[in-house]
Amino acid sequence: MPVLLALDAATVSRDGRPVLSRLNLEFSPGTITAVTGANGSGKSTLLALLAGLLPADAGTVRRPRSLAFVPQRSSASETLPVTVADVVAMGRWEARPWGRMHRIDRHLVTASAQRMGVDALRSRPFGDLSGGQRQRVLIAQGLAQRADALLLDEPATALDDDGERILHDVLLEEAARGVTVVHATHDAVAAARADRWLHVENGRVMRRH
Ligand SMILES: Nc1ncnc2c1ncn2[C@@H]1O[C@H](COP(=O)(O)OP(=O)(O)OP(=O)(O)O)[C@@H](O)[C@H]1O
Repeated sequence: MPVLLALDAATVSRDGRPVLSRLNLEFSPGTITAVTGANGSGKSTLLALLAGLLPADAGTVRRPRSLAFVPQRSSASETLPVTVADVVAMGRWEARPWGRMHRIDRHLVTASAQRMGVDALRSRPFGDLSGGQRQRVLIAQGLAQRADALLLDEPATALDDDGERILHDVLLEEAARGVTVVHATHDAVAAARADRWLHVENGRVMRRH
């Protein structure tokens, strides 16, 4: 399998302090990697580094042509007057930087919202939703991107049992399509089910399986 997402001796800092040092990691297409670790250990930092939201102080990051990042929460969408449909449709912006959505884009937006069980909420203001509903919408936005890599920062945190089941199936479906999936989680059961389980501790990333 070709490796499209990888870190080569990558170091990343926050507020001038290194959080993760000299990481060498490869993420293969069609696989699911789970990342665990205590609060503040550096899971979000690792995902932000992979997604290109934080620069590497040293080393390099290799990324596929397209990458979707699902944040823990989106404060911008919470304060802007946008509907659920708008937020999911933002997932198509990178593919359509000059505007008009085509039929395929509208299909992907609807299909992603349906997959996450939020299609009935499409006209509601995003800021009015519950935490779990928002999380489902942000995951739908990530799915709508149809990117080569899907990175999710603790996507299950606010989900109910039904949402967790959907998420589990969705990650399997995406990996089966050849997507490189990486998700941070506090759920050891979910981590154990992944193809690979990485654990972040004391600035290092260890492989659990
Ligand atoms: N915006 C920020 N500015 C400065 N330092 C930060 C910022 N975000 C995180 N940090 C620091 O980076 C380190 C790693 O934090 P990170 O958010 O990556 O941890 P995490 O494993 O994702 O934690 P959690 O389980 O609580 O989400 C911590 O020491 C934290 O204080």
